[in-house]
Amino acid sequence: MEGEKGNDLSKDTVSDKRQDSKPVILIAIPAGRRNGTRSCEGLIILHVILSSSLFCFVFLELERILAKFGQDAQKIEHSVLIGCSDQHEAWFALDLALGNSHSSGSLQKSEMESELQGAFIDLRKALFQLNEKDASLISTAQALLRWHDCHQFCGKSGQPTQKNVAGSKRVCASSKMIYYPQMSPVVITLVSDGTRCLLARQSSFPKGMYSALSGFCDVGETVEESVRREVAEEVGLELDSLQYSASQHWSFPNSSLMIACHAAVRPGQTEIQVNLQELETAEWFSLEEVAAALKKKGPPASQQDGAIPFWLPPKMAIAHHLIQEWVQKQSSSSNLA
Ligand SMILES: NC(=O)C1=CN([C@@H]2O[C@H](COP(=O)(O)OP(=O)(O)OC[C@H]3O[C@@H](n4cnc5c(N)ncnc54)[C@H](OP(=O)(O)O)[C@@H]3O)[C@@H](O)[C@H]2O)C=CC1
Ligand SMILES: [Mg+2]
Repeated sequence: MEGEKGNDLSKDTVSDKRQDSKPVILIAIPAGRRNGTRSCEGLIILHVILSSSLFCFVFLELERILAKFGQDAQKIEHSVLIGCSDQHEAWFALDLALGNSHSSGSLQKSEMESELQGAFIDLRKALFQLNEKDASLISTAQALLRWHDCHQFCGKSGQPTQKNVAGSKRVCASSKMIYYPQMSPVVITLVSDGTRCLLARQSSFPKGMYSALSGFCDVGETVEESVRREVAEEVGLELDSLQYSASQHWSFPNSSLMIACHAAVRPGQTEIQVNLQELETAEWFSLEEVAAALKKKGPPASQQDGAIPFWLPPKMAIAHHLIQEWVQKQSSSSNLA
């Protein structure tokens, strides 16, 4: 359960142990002015349950928790705006800077877990269990909080930068430079030869999982140029046509804007040359194989010989959306034939 730095909320969220069947994610969020008698202008802690009900602890509750762990309520000023509720309450996220050891300035993970009767779980795993709205909220929170953490100083003057209240930018008083949160554009492409689609594995993927081809856009490139270059670089194919499908914010390992496309190669020009520096393997898969894999939920159990059958990224990933779209298109055109 160690985060990358071992002491922040960028990787972990809290899952509730109180009801085994209903894991709960915890992030720390400040609310804007609330209607009614329980008005608060500071932080709330938001519990997101898998059934997508929200439970909020108001400002005083978070202040009490921070105080209990020897933290100043001033910490609340580090929170960032991540969205608002249907009732127009502003939602902010706060990095609790959790630590495992007794170091000053960090809250203790295990003590926090017992105080809140929850347990920290890996954010990537949590995202795949949540509904789309809650997953997007947490993904935004993590990306923004990490961006602020990595932009504490001005690249020009070397002086500290200051966050604005919402957390939408940081400013250097010395150089007057303004820094805005950034995303890297990434193209993800499902290549088809008309009857099959091309899926690949990076060595870092979980065992047996295949996905569409992906890659960061280079400075100066259009999306179309990036797609053609990435496909040529990774599998040596020249594309005949391509079509935009959808996009997604992806917070791993850093904030990316995933731009998903379908692409086609000319019939007969299907021989692939896998770039082994980028990919472990790439293969053409038939409609039947892909449709069967889409029906499986999560990684399949390993076979008797220890091999793991081929499986696809989970629903939350835009790769899943692309593959599903391709299966639907292929199925409807084969029904028409
Ligand atoms: N949501 C989804 O369904 C999917 C999301 N993804 C995401 O897409 C992203 C890109 O995919 P991937 O195929 O690995 O990309 P690439 O094929 O571009 O390969 C990654 C390499 O590109 C270089 N690179 C260039 N620009 C950047 C940048 N801005 N940030 C980081 N590395 C950069 C790095 O090389 P060097 O180390 O030499 O500097 C890095 O190792 C990943 O973050 C991945 O998580 C991928 C597939 C599915
Ligand atoms: Mg790639």
